[in-house]
Amino acid sequence: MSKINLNKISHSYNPNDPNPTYALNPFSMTWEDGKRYAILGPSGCGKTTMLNIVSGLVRPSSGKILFDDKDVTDLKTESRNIAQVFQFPVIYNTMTVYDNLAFPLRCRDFSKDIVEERVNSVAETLNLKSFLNLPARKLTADQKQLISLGRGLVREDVAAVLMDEPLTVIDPDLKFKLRRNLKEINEQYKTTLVYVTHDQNEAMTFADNIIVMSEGEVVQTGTPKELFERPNTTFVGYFIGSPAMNLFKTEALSNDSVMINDTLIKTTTDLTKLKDKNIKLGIRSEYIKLAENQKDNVLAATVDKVEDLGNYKLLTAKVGNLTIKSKINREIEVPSDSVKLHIPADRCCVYEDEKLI
Ligand SMILES: Nc1ncnc2c1ncn2[C@@H]1O[C@H](COP(=O)(O)OP(=O)(O)OP(=O)(O)O)[C@@H](O)[C@H]1O
Repeated sequence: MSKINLNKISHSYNPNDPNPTYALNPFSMTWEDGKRYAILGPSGCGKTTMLNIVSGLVRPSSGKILFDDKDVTDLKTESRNIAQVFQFPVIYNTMTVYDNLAFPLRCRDFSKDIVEERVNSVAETLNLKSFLNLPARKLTADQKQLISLGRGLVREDVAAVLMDEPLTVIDPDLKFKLRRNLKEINEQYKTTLVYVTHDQNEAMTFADNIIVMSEGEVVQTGTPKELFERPNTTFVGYFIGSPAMNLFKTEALSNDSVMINDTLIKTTTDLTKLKDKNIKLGIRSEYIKLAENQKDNVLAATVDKVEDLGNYKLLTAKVGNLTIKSKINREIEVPSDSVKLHIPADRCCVYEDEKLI
């Protein structure tokens, strides 16, 4: 396992064009040894390009990649000591499941005992034990993808396991279990896992650290908690969380307060240095509750609908022309016409020109 350092990396697929476009704008970051990372963002934002730069499938237009301080920028994939798992199975159909899993170890001359021990351990974790003696071609598409995953995870000595949307072909019920298994493997073997996905739920439940991307930019890197509580752009607030963060256009009225539909909402943000008029207040629906005896920061709203979503109720209400969503404890009775909603000052995020201040 290695620490991976991406130093001033950028990439264009048409660098010689008079007006080159950049799939990745310059960024630097370090992936610590033994952690779980997710690269998250919508289609076309540059996730695969970033992963392929680390694996060596793409050479960056600028910058350096260091594995444990060793410059690998010009090394081919085979020389980088990484394992890769792609969206669709890459396996040998004519070999048995056992031989498929053993292949990466045998190529590196591991002893028979180690091969047996690792293949059995990975097969156990991925529920493949009863198929070990079958030819791989006899397995279903999602079982074949498990073999691909197993081939990626079987070696303990790799710098990192790089996975590009590895669970796409897997049944939704099994996906949840596999993400948990991947976490166990990471905790047990301290393998650095890097997981590309466009699904925020996958990223939030899998990773210690998430790299959020948009249009070739790394827009925020942080723990799931940091991204949830303090999204540093309105894009992250909107992209992460379900429902998306409530975002309201507003204006500053004092050093720390903004106006939402004629109601003054106090925040804990210092608004004295605002330069732009484009200001938004962001608040997660998880933090908005029916007001009890609070007098300040209370919005009067008209109930639009209340949906029972199993472990909570989702209230959609109107504050003037604005739509506000609040997650309410399912035991609480929600009035059907009008409600008062409390907005906690310390949960408010204020954005100037779409950036957190
Ligand atoms: N080989 C290539 N040649 C030219 N342009 C490319 C190539 N590969 C990717 N691109 C472009 O680079 C940008 C980033 O693509 P990339 O595949 O890295 O994004 P992504 O976030 O992984 O998308 P997806 O989730 O759809 O796979 C896109 O505009 C894409 O069209």
